[in-house]
Amino acid sequence: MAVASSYSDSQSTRRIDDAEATRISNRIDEELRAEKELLRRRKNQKKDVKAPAGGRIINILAPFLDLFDRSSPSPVAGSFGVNMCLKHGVMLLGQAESGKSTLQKQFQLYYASNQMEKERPAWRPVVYFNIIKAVRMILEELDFEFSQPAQSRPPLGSSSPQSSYQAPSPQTPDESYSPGGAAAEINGHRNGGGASPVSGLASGGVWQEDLAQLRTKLLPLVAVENSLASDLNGGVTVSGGRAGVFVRAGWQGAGSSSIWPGSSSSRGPPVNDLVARMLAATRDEVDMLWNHSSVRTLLKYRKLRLEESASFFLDNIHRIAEPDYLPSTDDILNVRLQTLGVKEHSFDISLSGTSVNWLLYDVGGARGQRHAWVPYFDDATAIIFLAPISAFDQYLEEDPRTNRIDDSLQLFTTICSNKLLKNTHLVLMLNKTDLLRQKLSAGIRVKKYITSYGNRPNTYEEVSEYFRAHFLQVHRRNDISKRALYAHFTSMLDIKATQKIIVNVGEAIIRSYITDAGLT
Ligand SMILES: Nc1nc2c(ncn2[C@@H]2O[C@H](COP(=O)(O)OP(=O)(O)OP(=O)(O)O)[C@@H](O)[C@H]2O)c(=O)[nH]1
Ligand SMILES: [Mg+2]
Repeated sequence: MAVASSYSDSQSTRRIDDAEATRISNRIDEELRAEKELLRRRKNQKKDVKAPAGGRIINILAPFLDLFDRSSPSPVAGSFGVNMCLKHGVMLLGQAESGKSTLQKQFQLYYASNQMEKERPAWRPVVYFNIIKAVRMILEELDFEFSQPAQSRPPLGSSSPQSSYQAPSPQTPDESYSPGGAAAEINGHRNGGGASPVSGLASGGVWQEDLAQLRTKLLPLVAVENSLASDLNGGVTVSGGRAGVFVRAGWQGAGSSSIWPGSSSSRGPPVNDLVARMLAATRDEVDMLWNHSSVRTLLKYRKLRLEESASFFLDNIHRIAEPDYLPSTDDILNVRLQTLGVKEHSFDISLSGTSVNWLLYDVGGARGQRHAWVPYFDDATAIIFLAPISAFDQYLEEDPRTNRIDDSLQLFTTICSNKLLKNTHLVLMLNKTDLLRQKLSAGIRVKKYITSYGNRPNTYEEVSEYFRAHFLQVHRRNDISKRALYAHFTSMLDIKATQKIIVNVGEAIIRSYITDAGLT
């Protein structure tokens, strides 16, 4: 797939990307060899099943005899006379922000909703963190815009900025996209340079009066971002990217009261209460900033690029700033919390009276995180690969020259051709279809970013099918064991639709076992 040359001079970038893909693939092979012995031992431990009583070990496939054929009970199951638990490792793979952790939350919601209930209060500071980060990014962008040398055109006025503002040149529709009022990219790299329709904001370091007042009131809130992140992160701050802080996944696993030792509050550490009070005190200012016409202008012309869920949280600022705020399920699904490393989640699923233990491995998807996946490959019985097909106009945060769809295709190639994964079942989720629809209906043209798309119609049906065909082709050409590929279009924020898919995928994977074992 050819990506547009605005960010990547396609030939040279392609060579760099190919070299990178080969390097990653070689490193994976190397690590595999080195860890083979260790993996074999882990495999024996994990893929076998321990009977709860008696301590004897049986093979994972044996109980499937019993699972789908109640007329002839498994002799193995019968001999134990207890409910057995099958272990089943599912890895969620894909680039950063593809929706892996959101899918994990959907699994949790479906199979362990009580667990999610318990964790609900612990999401509160993360929601705060998402809001404060968005406010900080808005102020930073305004700071940047206002620091530009004053133009001949007057800056936006405070009372009716848009009336005094004229865009200097007609914009193509895709330069003025903003989903749900917010821009759609986390990368934070500013759009190009030179003359822009928002250059009217430039004022040689002088802020508009009303925005300056808002900033003064909001700076104390922004100042607690790092300590909040540090608290969430157990005191560890990992720097990188425009955001400056990342938060380790798994913080919520032990239940909110034990996350922060010494804190008796079920809502988290003391800083959390402080942040809640600060947010309550500044909610009007946050709202005014978010709805300020200058901010809207920056969003419209994509000079300001926030995280995808920022608009959701900022639109809900008054609800979230309530003193007794408890995150809703939608809030939890919308939260952005980058995963570092690999986080294991365990769900017990009952199928025809037999308990199946799904071990879900949720991994960090950024390039610097991918080496950590390797030790888990040998434990995986299925891979769910997530590719956000709305990302055709976005670039990797860790490599701004690489188009995100291109990266997904490369990564999928590596996964399909990886020897250690040759026996795993493969499920592809073409995710973020809701955002894809929004972008296309806002007039963003695929051709501008993916030149090979050419003059095909810019409709959801055509575009989604085009991307699907590319992923299927990658699979056809590279799949090491010619496995079946289950492909789904998904929108991870849609609870009903996603849960249907979760059930279908689970059943399909288990059926495949039966077929593989010649049990049908
Ligand atoms: N609109 C929309 N947003 C989504 C969808 N799936 C995930 N998101 C949002 O995208 C953001 C990133 O999702 P995550 O699940 O954290 O991504 P990830 O793949 O786990 O990312 P890493 O942990 O960095 O590898 C979150 O704010 C989610 O709410 C989707 O289908 N539609
Ligand atoms: Mg994640």
